[in-house]
Amino acid sequence: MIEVRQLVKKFDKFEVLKGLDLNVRRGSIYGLVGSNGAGKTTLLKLMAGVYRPDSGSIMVDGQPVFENNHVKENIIFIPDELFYFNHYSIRETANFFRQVYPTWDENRFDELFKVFGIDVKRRVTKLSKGMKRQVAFWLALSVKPQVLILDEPLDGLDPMVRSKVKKLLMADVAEREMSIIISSHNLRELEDICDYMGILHDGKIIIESELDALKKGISKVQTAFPEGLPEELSRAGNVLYHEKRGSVYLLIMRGDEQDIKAQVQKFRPLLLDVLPLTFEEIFVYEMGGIGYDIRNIL
Ligand SMILES: Nc1ncnc2c1ncn2[C@@H]1O[C@H](COP(=O)(O)OP(=O)(O)OP(=O)(O)O)[C@@H](O)[C@H]1O
Repeated sequence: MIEVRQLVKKFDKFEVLKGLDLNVRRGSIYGLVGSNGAGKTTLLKLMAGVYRPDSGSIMVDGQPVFENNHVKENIIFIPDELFYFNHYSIRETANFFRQVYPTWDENRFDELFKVFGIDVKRRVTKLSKGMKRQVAFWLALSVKPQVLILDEPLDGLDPMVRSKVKKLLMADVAEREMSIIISSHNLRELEDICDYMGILHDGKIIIESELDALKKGISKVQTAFPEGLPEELSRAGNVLYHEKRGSVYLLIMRGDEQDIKAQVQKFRPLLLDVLPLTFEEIFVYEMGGIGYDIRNIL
């Protein structure tokens, strides 16, 4: 549904995005991760039509986003730094949204009051950081957009509100097939709600995968042998990383869990545990593969 092809974005001569490709399916939640300064906010602003691409394309249902009001009416972007008109109450801000977005649903806005419960007469700029963020979700979900773009969205929300917002997002994805692209440094949180993940590094998406597939394809193996790690095993093509911890070896191996077990069993281990990696570990490992030091983290 959203197709990004060969996207290039420069600030002066500094090329932030260097021919990036990305796909977000209808009715899915895509988690975008990457280190500080990798270009996530830049990418999200391009996808929201805020920036013009230097080259390449961003298509939503086959239509380009930039300067295309028809497409942009169906996209809501919640940036990391929220903007509200200075003197507007929540009600007045909602009225503004109603004028701008044809899909605005007044009943939904009223229903969501039960969830957020903030007096609509209050001035938005006078609210706390977390409350401003709640208003952003309240307004966004009342538009019923096809695409919701979220930059570090849950920062500043208390745990109860976080959980409510996540449920609302997932309900809209399931019921209306809304697509969400969400950037965050909180990998644990992304793991809970996303079904696709992309890692942005050096101006490109270096890994894009369904989260389940990503997790199934890689495991952490704890094993021990009477005479040390057999060389044949340590050199196997699917052993991505190994280290010794006391008398136990830790291996990161690609492949199906059963195949990994069979492969290690051949060397008659004294101990063999095959454990799934958390998304955080996968991320750290994959980043390790491109130059980040993982030894202290796994
Ligand atoms: N308007 C701008 N003008 C010049 N350079 C910019 C601009 N916006 C971003 N950059 C640069 O582009 C690079 C990517 O920035 P961006 O904010 O997209 O990264 P990010 O992945 O969102 O980072 P973080 O995780 O720290 O929020 C950075 O080097 C930043 O300094």
